[in-house]
Amino acid sequence: MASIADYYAGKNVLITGATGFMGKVLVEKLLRSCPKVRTLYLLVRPKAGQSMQERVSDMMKCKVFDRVREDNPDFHQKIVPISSELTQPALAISPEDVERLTSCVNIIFHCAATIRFDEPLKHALQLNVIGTQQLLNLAQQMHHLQAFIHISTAYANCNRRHIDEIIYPPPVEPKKLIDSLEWMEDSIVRDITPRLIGERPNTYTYTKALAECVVQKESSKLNIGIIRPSIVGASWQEPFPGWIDNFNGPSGVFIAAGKGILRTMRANNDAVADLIPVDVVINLTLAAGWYTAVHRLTFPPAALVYNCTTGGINPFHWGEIEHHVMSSFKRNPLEQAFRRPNANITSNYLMNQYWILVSHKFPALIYDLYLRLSGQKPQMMRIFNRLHKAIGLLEYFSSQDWEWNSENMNMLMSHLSPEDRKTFNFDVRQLNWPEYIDNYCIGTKKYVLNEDMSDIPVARQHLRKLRNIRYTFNTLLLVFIWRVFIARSQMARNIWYFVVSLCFKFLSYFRASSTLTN
Ligand SMILES: CCCCCCCCCCCCCCCCCC(=O)SCCNC(=O)CCNC(=O)[C@H](O)C(C)(C)COP(=O)(O)OP(=O)(O)OC[C@H]1O[C@@H](n2cnc3c(N)ncnc32)[C@H](O)[C@@H]1OP(=O)(O)O
Ligand SMILES: NC(=O)C1=CN([C@@H]2O[C@H](COP(=O)(O)OP(=O)(O)OC[C@H]3O[C@@H](n4cnc5c(N)ncnc54)[C@H](OP(=O)(O)O)[C@@H]3O)[C@@H](O)[C@H]2O)C=CC1
Repeated sequence: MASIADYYAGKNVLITGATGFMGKVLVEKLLRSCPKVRTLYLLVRPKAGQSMQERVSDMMKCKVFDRVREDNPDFHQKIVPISSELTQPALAISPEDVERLTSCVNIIFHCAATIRFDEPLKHALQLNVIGTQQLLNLAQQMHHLQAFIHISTAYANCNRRHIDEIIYPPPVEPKKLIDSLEWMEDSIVRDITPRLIGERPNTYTYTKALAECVVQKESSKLNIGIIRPSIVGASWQEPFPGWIDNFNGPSGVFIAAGKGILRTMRANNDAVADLIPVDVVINLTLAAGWYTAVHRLTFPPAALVYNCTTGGINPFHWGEIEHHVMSSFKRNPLEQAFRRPNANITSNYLMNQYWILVSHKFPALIYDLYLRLSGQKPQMMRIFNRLHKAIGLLEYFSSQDWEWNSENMNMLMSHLSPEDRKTFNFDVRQLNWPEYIDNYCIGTKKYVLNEDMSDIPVARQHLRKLRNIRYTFNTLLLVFIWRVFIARSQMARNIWYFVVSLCFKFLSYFRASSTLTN
């Protein structure tokens, strides 16, 4: 049987979401580990005043392509951008491009989605569900299509505690929902959204569940694989350890904690932190593409679902994450930290609110006062408000446990040759969590914040300065509070004299006993 790289040789691949976090790693891995792949067609939209060609050229300059660039400086010749807006009718692809794609594409990887947790339902539905349906319609016109791989999320069914590798009945028939929302005003949709999404925490997980259902409906006509990654984090090994380019999910939390801004967050210390490195997800995705195309053996045909998670295989917990993140940022501090990194997680709501007040709001107020007095614009309170909004949306995922069955991941691994298992490694049993988290934190510093590693001694010096400021501040505060008490209360004075006399007694006792022993 052909190896994975042999299978992709000479194939034309269509990718949506290639400019995103996972899309870039997918494009890079295909070019590097399947160098004989013929063409990668990337569906890209123009954005922020840039044409799609400009966006793709910029993307190819990205550091993540350094290794591919070394191996093959002309790798861009294999990339063909196609202008497409997934929320538009027929994906806004020109008739010439449709002709081209339908005549030659062999595999589709559908990564594009809105992953925002606060996306209005109509827009999330438009992109995640209707966009997927339109792509499936296009796929059906393709004469040589061998596999359609849809990237979903392990949290599509987060209303359940145990999640099997099956597609669960949708919360509502997608077509009915699309038809009814079409005529509704945005304000009405906003009002009924909580009722519609029910036990799910946001429109993202809700629309991803509906998208799976839309995909399943086409499984009698297409070879379909569905990948459900859990919380996708920085890369483990490839193209280099710790690569990450965004603030999504835990990355933003790690950075905020490393900068000393985030001090408290609601999370369960003992709950499994189901992080999965991005290169593991991409290796599994490429292997699933190969398997879906080569082994279409199920009858009746059904989409094969792969829960791509770590919790059941190599569990690690939020409490351990907290410990390793803090330790990593103390060894390799971020530049210009606001305070020394010292974040704690708690599952207690009241305790969290107390720490928010004491460790977030109070220092922010003092700092903003300082900025105001020195003629600058106050900004810390604004930053904290945004941070609270972001972590408020994430807490649902860090406060509870899920159990995913990942038999199909094991089954797929058993079908790989020893060579493919190395090249497309998704065996998370080998993942060393402390080392991974250390690289992850360094990755946020190098690739998200673009900080120089050679500046670490200066950053450490800055942390020492912050520690000294804290000691001085705490001492002054203590003295001040005590002075106020002593001045006002006879009882405080009595306690004070008692403690001081006790100290003297101890001192004189130790001095006497040390004189005797000498
Ligand atoms: C140390 C101990 C810690 C231990 C405990 C750690 C616990 C971590 C828990 C993580 C759980 C993650 C669960 C994810 C599960 C689902 C996975 C998926 O399927 S799907 C994948 C998961 N999907 C997601 O994760 C999407 C979640 N994100 C969102 O939905 C939105 O970004 C938003 C609503 C949070 C903010 O909206 P909005 O106010 O409109 O703001 P914009 O978006 O326009 O960004 C504004 C600025 O803020 C920046 N920034 C962004 N996020 C964060 C952050 N978290 N933080 C900080 N900063 C953040 C952003 O870069 C930007 O900077 P700039 O360009 O202005 O300089
Ligand atoms: N990141 C994570 O933790 C997880 C992600 N997933 C899934 O993985 C997939 C990829 O996620 P990730 O890479 O993190 O997401 P990103 O937000 O980084 O990337 C999303 C991609 O979708 C594209 N896109 C968005 N809207 C449109 C549109 N209207 N038309 C065309 N393209 C569009 C974006 O293009 P543009 O650059 O133009 O905005 C971008 O390329 C998603 O399906 C997500 O649900 C699943 C589990 C976890």
